Amino acid sequence: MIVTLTPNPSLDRTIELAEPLTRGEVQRAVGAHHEPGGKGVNICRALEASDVKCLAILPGDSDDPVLVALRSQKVPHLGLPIGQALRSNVAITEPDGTTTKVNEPGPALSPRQQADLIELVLEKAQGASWLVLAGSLPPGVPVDFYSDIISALRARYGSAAPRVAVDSSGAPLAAAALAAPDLLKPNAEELAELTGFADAETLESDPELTVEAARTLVAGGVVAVLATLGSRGAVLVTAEGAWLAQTPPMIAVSTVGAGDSALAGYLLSTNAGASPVDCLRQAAAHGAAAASLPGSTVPALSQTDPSVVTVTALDKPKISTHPKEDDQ
Ligand SMILES: O=P(O)(O)OC[C@@]1(O)O[C@H](CO)[C@@H](O)[C@@H]1O
Repeated sequence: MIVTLTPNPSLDRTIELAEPLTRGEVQRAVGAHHEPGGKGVNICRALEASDVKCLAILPGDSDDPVLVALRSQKVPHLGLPIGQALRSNVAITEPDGTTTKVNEPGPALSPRQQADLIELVLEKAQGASWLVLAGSLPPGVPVDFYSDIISALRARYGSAAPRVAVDSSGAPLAAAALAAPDLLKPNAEELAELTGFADAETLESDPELTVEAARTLVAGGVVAVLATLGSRGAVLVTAEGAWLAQTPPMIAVSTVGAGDSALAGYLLSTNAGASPVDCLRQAAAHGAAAASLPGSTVPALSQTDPSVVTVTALDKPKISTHPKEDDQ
């Protein structure tokens, strides 16, 4: 079982344009999608689509559109009633694959609601293989929310605590990185902000530099860093090595949730006992499959093709082109 916490879930609205977005103009959409969203919600949707047991924990009343949609999609979830509507985030996709996203701040959570959410997570995480702490924090929630959960989890369950993955941004990500999580999943922008190594564009185009940046996090106690680099693929850095995964060029349909799907691919592979290289390969395959689908649609394992992913060891010679080859 994998448990995810999404403190700031959303109803994701994706609007498809058949022409480039023009600021200040009225444009007609050719398509629209609504999905229950927020990073941990997407990860659970992707895991469940592949028959991997997951529980999505989130704030939200049972009649909120996000929870209604989760129920109708049969995604196992637990909502903590907050008496307020969840946010709605908008993505606009263009024919060349460009996605523009506007996210609301979300409803504030009171200290009581925060404490209840933490208790729910600690309770449900018992016996889980992974706890994923995902997304931004809503107003009123302190930046050390995630790092406090990691400490509380380890204090409560000791060596039996689930492994913890963090997929966030800004100050909450920086605080969580100091709590020695088992996995961090930044994109280039988040890694750039977290490490101050270079700007996002430079990191995306220079995997070696991405590795150097991620290594500073591993040196600080993070067990593994899975950095997603958009169309440039993904990089995995652990104390044992660093690898780059690349997928064949494609025009994305919508990149919303592609990073979440990549993380789901990585997690389901670790659950199946795969090697780090194969976990990375599956992460890249999941990310690419998600980008080929509209809105924040998540792929099932059967919709991904890890055989087309090229994995290269960045600190050793090239090790494998196809999953069947030995990639140790
Ligand atoms: O505002 P946050 O919490 O950082 O991100 C929220 C969000 O953009 O992340 C998901 C895609 O990763 C979407 O489902 C959702 O709208």
